[in-house]
Amino acid sequence: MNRTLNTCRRPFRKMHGLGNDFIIFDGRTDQLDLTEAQVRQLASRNRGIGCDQLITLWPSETADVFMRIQNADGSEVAACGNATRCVGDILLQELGRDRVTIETGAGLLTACRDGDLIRVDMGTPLLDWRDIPLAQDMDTADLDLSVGPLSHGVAVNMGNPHVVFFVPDVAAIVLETLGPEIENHPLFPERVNVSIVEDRGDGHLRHRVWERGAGITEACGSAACATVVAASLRGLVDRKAIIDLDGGTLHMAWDADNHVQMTGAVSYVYEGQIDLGSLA
Ligand SMILES: N[C@@H](CCC[C@H](N)C(=O)O)C(=O)O
Repeated sequence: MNRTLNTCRRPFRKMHGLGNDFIIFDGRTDQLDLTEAQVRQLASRNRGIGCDQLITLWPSETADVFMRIQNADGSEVAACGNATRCVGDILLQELGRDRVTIETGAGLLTACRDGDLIRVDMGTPLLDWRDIPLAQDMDTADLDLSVGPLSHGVAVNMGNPHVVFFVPDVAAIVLETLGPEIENHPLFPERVNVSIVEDRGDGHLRHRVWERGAGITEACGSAACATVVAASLRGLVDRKAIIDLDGGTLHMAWDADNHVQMTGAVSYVYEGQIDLGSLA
């Protein structure tokens, strides 16, 4: 692999999955290892390019690519469902195959086409309190936690930690203040992504999300995975759901092999170049 200093012009793609937006760098040939400070600057919508997550593609020994995921606050995370669909689409085009594999910190994921949409096998949900992780032994299907109007949450780990609260009306919840309070609650030692979900019947769930390390986003794929699991455990859906997020719709299935399948759109925004040497 060529070793290239982070002081050169680097091409990037701007993409989004239902409005959850990404800067994607290809570091497969020319190594790229962005620091937290560099990510924060690039992700800033005032000082940089702007994104919810920054994705760097690296070579993988076990898959078609390794996908490194960094939140807008610079923190590194193991899972990002919407970015997995975007990277899946890049690889499906590039390799001309009908199935590609993507290694993440959460494990090996697969992506394929489903008509105009991309389907990703997001793997197995973890439900033990130690795996979320929670700070103490607790029933993850009915958390002993109340914050304002939110209570009886369901905790699910999809490679990253999620808590899902079912509410009568998502529009009545002030996620801007409750989201950060729950994200940083001592019950969640690694912080948590916060979903609020309204059951609209017929398998439709209206979903809004506060993402760990990024704040309110228009969609969060791994949160949609956690939501179909949580709604199934509550008996609201039968392991399938149509999840309506602020940015669009995801079709979810928690299959018989205990894997969560997520299907949805990806969008290319533009391609650009950035001089990484110009970053503070
Ligand atoms: N937008 C992502 C999730 C990104 C990571 C998350 N904020 C975390 O910190 O775990 C998705 O589509 O899943």
